[in-house]
Amino acid sequence: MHRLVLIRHGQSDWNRRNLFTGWTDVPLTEAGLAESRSAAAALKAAGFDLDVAFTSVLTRAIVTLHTVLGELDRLWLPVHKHWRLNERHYGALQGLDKHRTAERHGDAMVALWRRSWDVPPPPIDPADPRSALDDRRYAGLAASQRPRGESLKDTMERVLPYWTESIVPALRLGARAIVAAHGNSLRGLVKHLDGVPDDVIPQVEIPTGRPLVYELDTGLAPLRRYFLHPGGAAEPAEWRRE
Ligand SMILES: O=C(O)[C@@H](CO)OP(=O)(O)O
Repeated sequence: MHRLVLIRHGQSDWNRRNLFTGWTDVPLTEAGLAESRSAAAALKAAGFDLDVAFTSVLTRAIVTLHTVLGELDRLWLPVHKHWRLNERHYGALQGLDKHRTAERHGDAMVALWRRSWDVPPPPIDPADPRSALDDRRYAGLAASQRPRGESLKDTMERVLPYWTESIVPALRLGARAIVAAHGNSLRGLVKHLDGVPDDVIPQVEIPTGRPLVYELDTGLAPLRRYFLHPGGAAEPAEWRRE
């Protein structure tokens, strides 16, 4: 059996301020740091150990991961960072207030932008500083890899090559892996792992700073999935039509 821990970063400053974030690099709040420490306590209480870690190139995921590894006395583990694990690029919505955007465009439109399978947000001009695309960390990306605004489908399509080429080989070697990433890059991975139907994926929500554990068979098909609570209690994770 293979074991994989997915963790969405703890609360960020823009989660707290209810702003569309995407590729904007924002810090964790004190509450987000506390969530990260609680996630480590949950892993410790449930007797987890880890061999390798993967994260995005966004500070909120990296700091969450380092906090977890620090609490577990595992800061020495190999950590692999890749832009493909980044949050979905939120296009021209980045930096806007979610509530005000809903007042302007309607709740239904905003729900589609936020949770639908294949409706992308309005595109952003790559020259707009809000796009974050001129950041040095993205200098190696080809023009075709620079998103102007991604749907969940687009996000999943760019996460999957990294999953297949980097995370799967580590799991196959028997490594116990943790992936620290984001609400939507993780929703994409969950959709892939569990074959979640397109019309069910809008209901999948991954809370900040709570480990989501997958137990996978030798072919990497999920046997069990559960959220770990502080104290080590497991809550089955179920994705279904409401
Ligand atoms: O703003 C974002 O980048 C994401 C994650 O916080 O928000 P949403 O819940 O709208 O996908």
